[in-house]
Amino acid sequence: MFPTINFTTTSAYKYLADHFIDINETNLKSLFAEDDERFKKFSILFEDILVDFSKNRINDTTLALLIQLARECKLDEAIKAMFNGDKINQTEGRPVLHIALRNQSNKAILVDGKDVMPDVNAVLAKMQKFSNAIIFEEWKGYTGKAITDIVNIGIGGSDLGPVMVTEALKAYKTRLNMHFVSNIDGTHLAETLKSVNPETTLFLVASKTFTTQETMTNAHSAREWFLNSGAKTEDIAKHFAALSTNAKDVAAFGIDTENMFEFWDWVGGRYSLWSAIGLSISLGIGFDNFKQLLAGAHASDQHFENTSFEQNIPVILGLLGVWYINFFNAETHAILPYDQYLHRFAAYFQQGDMESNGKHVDRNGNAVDYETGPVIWGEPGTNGQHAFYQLIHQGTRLIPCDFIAPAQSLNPLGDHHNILLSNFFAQTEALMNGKSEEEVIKELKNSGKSESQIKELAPFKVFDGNRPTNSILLKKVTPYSLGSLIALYEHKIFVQGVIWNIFSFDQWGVELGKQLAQKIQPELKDNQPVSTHDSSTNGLINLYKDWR
Ligand SMILES: O=P(O)(O)OC[C@H]1O[C@@](O)(CO)[C@@H](O)[C@@H]1O
Repeated sequence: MFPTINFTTTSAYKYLADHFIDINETNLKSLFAEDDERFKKFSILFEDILVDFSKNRINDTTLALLIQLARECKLDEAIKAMFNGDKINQTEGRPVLHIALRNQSNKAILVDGKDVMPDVNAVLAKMQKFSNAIIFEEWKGYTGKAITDIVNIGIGGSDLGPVMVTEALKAYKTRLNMHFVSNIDGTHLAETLKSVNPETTLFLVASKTFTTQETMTNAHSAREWFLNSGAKTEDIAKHFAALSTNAKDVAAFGIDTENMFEFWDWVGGRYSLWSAIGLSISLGIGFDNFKQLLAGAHASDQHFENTSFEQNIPVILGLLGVWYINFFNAETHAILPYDQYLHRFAAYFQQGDMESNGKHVDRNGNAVDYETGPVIWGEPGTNGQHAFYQLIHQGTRLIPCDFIAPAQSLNPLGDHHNILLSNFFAQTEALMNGKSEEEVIKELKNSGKSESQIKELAPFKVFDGNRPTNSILLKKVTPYSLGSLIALYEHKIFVQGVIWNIFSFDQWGVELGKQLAQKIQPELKDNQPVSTHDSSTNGLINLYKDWR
């Protein structure tokens, strides 16, 4: 098993704590002024993705110490353990092998002595055959019509990845209309069913466990809608498929297991878009593009597994996050894609990052005495500039930001892309340089303000700058480059989990709320007042009963 080192006891940590005092007194503007080579030194070009981490509050010493920290935490051993299929998801006794789902090398990956690649490839072949049959109209619904609409019913990792990817790659879409239902709120399914025809709709019930209450409730309601529309039970096979690890419950639901696309317990829900859960992606963008997505991710896997830490993007991004979270006390991390198609990218990594590293117990079962996973948030640029950039620029909190943009637009329209990218470049420059009081006063003078007006206004217009950002420039958003980008972020999360000595691949924290909901649900069946909870919960439930 990989090591369980408390990073705060390492020598690197102690050096970093001392070094932090120096760095905290310098500013980015002077760090750039001192070193013409800074951009060249602190950026990495990986295929058609450039990661510029020069606008971070680091110097050569910082980077060296952070890499020493990774070494002292035996990150190399942890990476090997994952790629070897060791059961690093220790509390669930499972390997973590989303890398196998996109293992284009086909090199054997053993789980309990068995190579998983034949099964992975068999499911991919089945996904290809099924996708092509639907897309090219060979597959007919129960009235003989081709399928026009796909409704993916799933939640969490069975929804967020397919949604994010099909939105990000909408420029590559097939003729099929894609719909995603996740919330148990009846509105989500009801609004979707208004827009589809039962004769030409295929439902994908996406659930690793096939027990998630939201998904199973939505699936049963969709089945009921389908049968009430005039279809017969035997027609279900033409309009429902299942993406799951649980064949028994799939069969019990009434889905033909021939229409079941299997995946395995060594695929975490938030890492499952590469698996059968990606069938909606394959239908939405075509199987060949889905394969390109896998290929891009595989390239990042090879980069992560084989590149020295100094040039290893997930390692550098992960360590920079540790630097801000554990030394600058940053509590959140913003992901700001300057690409409207990537509008669900931050939301996807809310689960990816926060469900992986939102942990307070280390791998020895002891409560940690340091911060772990950050709050992940973000919206596309330039919209965020008109919503929350005030806080990022002039708030009291340090918010490390990842700015992401494509050099080529998928919708070239007049000067739009240059305007978008000018903002992408300007925002990180502004966050770094700020605007001094001297500059503000000069500007106010030039605008004709009086001395008293200048004295009054100046404090509000100063930008202290020195606010760190990463800039990630893609040549173009393609299935391949998106796959690479997602995988780089997945591995960044892995790096941080190792440094923080936490298990990143279980999610016990999602269980309690569900359990309590199961207890409350029966109490809502009648109008009898409840008194079994605290006064707030009793009060809320009883008012709900009065009002409904
Ligand atoms: O795919 P499924 O088994 O329906 O789980 C859905 C989601 O529910 C969880 O909250 C786990 O319960 C996420 O980890 C998971 O992605």
